[in-house]
Amino acid sequence: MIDMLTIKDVRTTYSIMKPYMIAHRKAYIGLFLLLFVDIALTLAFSWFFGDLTDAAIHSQFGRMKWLVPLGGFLVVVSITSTYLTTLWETIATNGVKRDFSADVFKHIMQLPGKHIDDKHSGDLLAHFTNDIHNLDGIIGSSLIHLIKLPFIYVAVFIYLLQISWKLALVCVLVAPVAMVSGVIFGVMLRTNNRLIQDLVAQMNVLLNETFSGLFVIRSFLMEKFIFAKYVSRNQELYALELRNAKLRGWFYVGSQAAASFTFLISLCLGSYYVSDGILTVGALLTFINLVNHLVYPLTELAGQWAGLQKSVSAMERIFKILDIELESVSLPEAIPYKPMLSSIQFQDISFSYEGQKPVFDQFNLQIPAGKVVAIVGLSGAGKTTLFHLLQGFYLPQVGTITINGHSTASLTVSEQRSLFAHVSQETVLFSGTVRENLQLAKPGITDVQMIQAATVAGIHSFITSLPCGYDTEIGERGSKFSGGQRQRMAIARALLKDAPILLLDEGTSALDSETEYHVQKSMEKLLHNRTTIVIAHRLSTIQNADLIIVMDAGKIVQMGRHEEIIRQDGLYRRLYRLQSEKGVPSDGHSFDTRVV
Ligand SMILES: Nc1ncnc2c1ncn2[C@@H]1O[C@H](COP(=O)(O)OP(=O)(O)OP(=O)(O)O)[C@@H](O)[C@H]1O
Repeated sequence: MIDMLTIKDVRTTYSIMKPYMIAHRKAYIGLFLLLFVDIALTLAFSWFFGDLTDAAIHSQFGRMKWLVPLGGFLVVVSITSTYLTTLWETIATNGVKRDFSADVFKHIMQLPGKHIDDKHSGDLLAHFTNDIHNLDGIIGSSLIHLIKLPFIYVAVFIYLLQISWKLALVCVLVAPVAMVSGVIFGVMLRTNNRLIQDLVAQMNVLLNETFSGLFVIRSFLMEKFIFAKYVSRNQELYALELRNAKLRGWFYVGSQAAASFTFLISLCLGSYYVSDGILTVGALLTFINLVNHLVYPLTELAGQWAGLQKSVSAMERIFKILDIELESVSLPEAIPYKPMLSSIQFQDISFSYEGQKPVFDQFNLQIPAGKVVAIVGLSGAGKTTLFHLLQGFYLPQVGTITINGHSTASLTVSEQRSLFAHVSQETVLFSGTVRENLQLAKPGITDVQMIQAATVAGIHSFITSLPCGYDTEIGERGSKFSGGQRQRMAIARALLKDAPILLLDEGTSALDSETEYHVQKSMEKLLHNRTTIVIAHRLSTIQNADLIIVMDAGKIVQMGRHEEIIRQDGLYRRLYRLQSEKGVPSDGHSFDTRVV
């Protein structure tokens, strides 16, 4: 049962890897041909030893004269073959790995949002640091050996039959024992390897989380707990590796025993045949030289099979990802839009995250073109989810989102995402320079545009105060910047994207009141010719918005301008009063964003 499954898995694996291997067919064909050269060399060398010995014993100098250069020729062929095998194996294996890992990477970039939620970044990382390296077993040396071993077995057996059929048949008796033990150990090794791969992936998750959250760990004094967790996983890995080594150890002991037993039989029986004149000394030498090839292909076959199984189980983990349907056919790219005013409509939207209770049920909302619309509401009301749906990170189960009368379902991912510039709750910057981070907003951004956006976002003077200005490295995820500086970088990046719709999710929450005021003032003129949707917790910042939408548990409970809804006895007034009492500024620095 287990083996049937294995063969099916191997077949699936090869059907997926086939196009990659075909792309490197020249190297594979070369390796396949060299395989026969290798078999021929094995037989030729054994024959050479035997024949040279017999020629020496019988003082046949004439024969020795042409045997010696022939030996030299065999050595040259052997060296060339070894060199080419190494070279072509590297070309084939690394070529396939390069292409396959690029495709896996591309696939992950295009996974739909709901599948990204299930995957841990450490787990995804393990596919590249661990799983793909295990490919060797199915595309490299294991594959070549698996093909070679049956050929060499048959070739050697036929050759040995010709030397002494009795001796060859006696030696072949060991075959069933070697094969059965090989298969049993192969299955045991596969199970163990699966456990090792899963554990390595879990350890990657732990390491990833630890190193990205070192300060939180320190603040909560979690060092001992995390360390103990790591030590325990490490110990588990050690135990599994040890079990693996023992299995392999027993497996090699078995193969060694079978090989020594066969060697002894052929030596003892062969010596008897020599003394009886049935075999020459040279023929016995040739036989003894070759007899190991009757044992090792059988045990090795199982060993290579185990290597292949290790690769197959690593690939199974990757295939689970490759099986997921993608949200776009190719990698999305920015499409430049001419300045335009875009209206947005949510029509009868029902949406829930995978396996969660609905966030929206029959939700309707009309956002007029060119206005500043603010969304407020309690935590978990669904504000950020609206942004996710707008950008197509998640698709509604029911209903339509239309932008300027076009359903988003009719837009490509590139078209849809190019419509929006988004400043999210959590600012993500990438390692690299300030310039690189800003320029990734859109291809072809000039220095002048970059400085203009940074000035509007209130970060230009800080950037110029850095040691290398715009060429300063910002550290991993922008770790050398403060929260407010990171947010201003995100605002500058969004402005540089120059999209028709600006989405600000708590876009200025990390700024102090004064900076927030200046940033908002500078942004006012940029908001012309754009539709802006702001999610804000600080109600002071949205008093001048054209429309305020108040949401509660996925429903719109109030809608209108500040002056209108503050008069109503509702959630907005409650929130507003609460913030005023708490001392959150409710007047003064307001977001004057009306389009005039
Ligand atoms: N990726 C996700 N998977 C599952 N559930 C989610 C996911 N993101 C949000 N939710 C749930 O959906 C609901 C709406 O979340 P959302 O982030 O849209 O709220 P919000 O109004 O933006 O809240 P906040 O003001 O706290 O940011 C919440 O109950 C939340 O737990």
